[in-house]
Amino acid sequence: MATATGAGVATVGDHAGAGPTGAKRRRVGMEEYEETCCLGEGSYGAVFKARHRATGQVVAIKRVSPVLGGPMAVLREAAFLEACSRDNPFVVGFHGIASHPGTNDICLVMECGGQSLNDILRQLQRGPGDRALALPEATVCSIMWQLLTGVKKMHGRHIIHRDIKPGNIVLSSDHKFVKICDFGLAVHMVAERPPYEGAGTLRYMAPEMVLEKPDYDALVDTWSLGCVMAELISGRRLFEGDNEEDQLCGIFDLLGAPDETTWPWFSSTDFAANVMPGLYLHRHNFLRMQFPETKLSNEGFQVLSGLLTCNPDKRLTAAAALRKPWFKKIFAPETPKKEEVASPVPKRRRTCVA
Ligand SMILES: Nc1ncnc2c1ncn2[C@@H]1O[C@H](COP(=O)(O)OP(=O)(O)OP(=O)(O)O)[C@@H](O)[C@H]1O
Repeated sequence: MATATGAGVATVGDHAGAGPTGAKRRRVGMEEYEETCCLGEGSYGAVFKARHRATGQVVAIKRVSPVLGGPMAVLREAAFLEACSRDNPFVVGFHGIASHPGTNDICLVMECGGQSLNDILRQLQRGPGDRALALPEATVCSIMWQLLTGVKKMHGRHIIHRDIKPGNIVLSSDHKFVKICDFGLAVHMVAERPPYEGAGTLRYMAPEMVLEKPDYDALVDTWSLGCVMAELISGRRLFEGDNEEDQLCGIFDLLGAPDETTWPWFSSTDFAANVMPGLYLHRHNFLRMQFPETKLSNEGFQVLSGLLTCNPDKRLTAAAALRKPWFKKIFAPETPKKEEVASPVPKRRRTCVA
């Protein structure tokens, strides 16, 4: 269990070893930081901006009450963040874990990003009849290249994020890059075998996860990236389901209901056998009508439709999406220089462990 020492310095006791990712966790002393403002609130706690007193380095600290999330959940998230952010400029950097003096909240210290894509999209929100782009196609292409590159690396380490959405993507502090955050629902596909439970945010959830397929895989993340891409282009959320059935109807209304040839596994589901016969669902895919050439080039649409494919066996992987001509036609953006990637904690912080 995580405990605070008299000096407010964290010890992480039994859980300080390797997590499901094999990553070792760093411990930091919370008294070294001064919290400045709240960056956002999630279901398990709040994320604060803080400044390292000695170096001035600005960080983000996710504080979770042991009552709400439990120390194991935060330690697990920390292990995934550490594993995924290593050599990955498109994931927020990991600095360490600590317990908060006084409250005993568990703290995850990480690189501080700027606004989330959700904040930016809400600022750009347009009226229902407006057909203009929310963001220029070149900007969407650059953001998607960064996200797919970050996710490809993550998947190469056998980790699925399971909650990719605009609220979990933040700008880097210099506003040049985007970075994925919130690894609270991540899973390691080798260390943790299926069956997997459904996890994440319904409106960005892949149809196989909504249908409770127990052995879903990393393709659930590329579906979510398709939803993010659609939202960046139109400024509006693509699917707005209020419950599982509603969400599936929204997906099939837009992309056409699957059949035996397009998605064989689907016909074995309870939804296909018992729910679908009572609904009117067409088979036609209307995605191009929603994203006509005035909004998105053919090359861009190839990526969007490849990510938003109901059958995961036919969906684009992150690596395959990156090979599409869209990313060659519209420049491949520069990657951050080494010094722009989150710097690790100053070495002396390691000595703060009680
Ligand atoms: N490293 C960071 N830099 C800047 N902002 C961040 C950072 N991490 C998280 N945030 C902001 O704080 C918000 C809440 O954080 P987070 O998503 O990790 O909490 P959560 O409890 O897991 O939330 P949720 O229930 O939405 O999944 C995010 O939506 C994001 O806007």
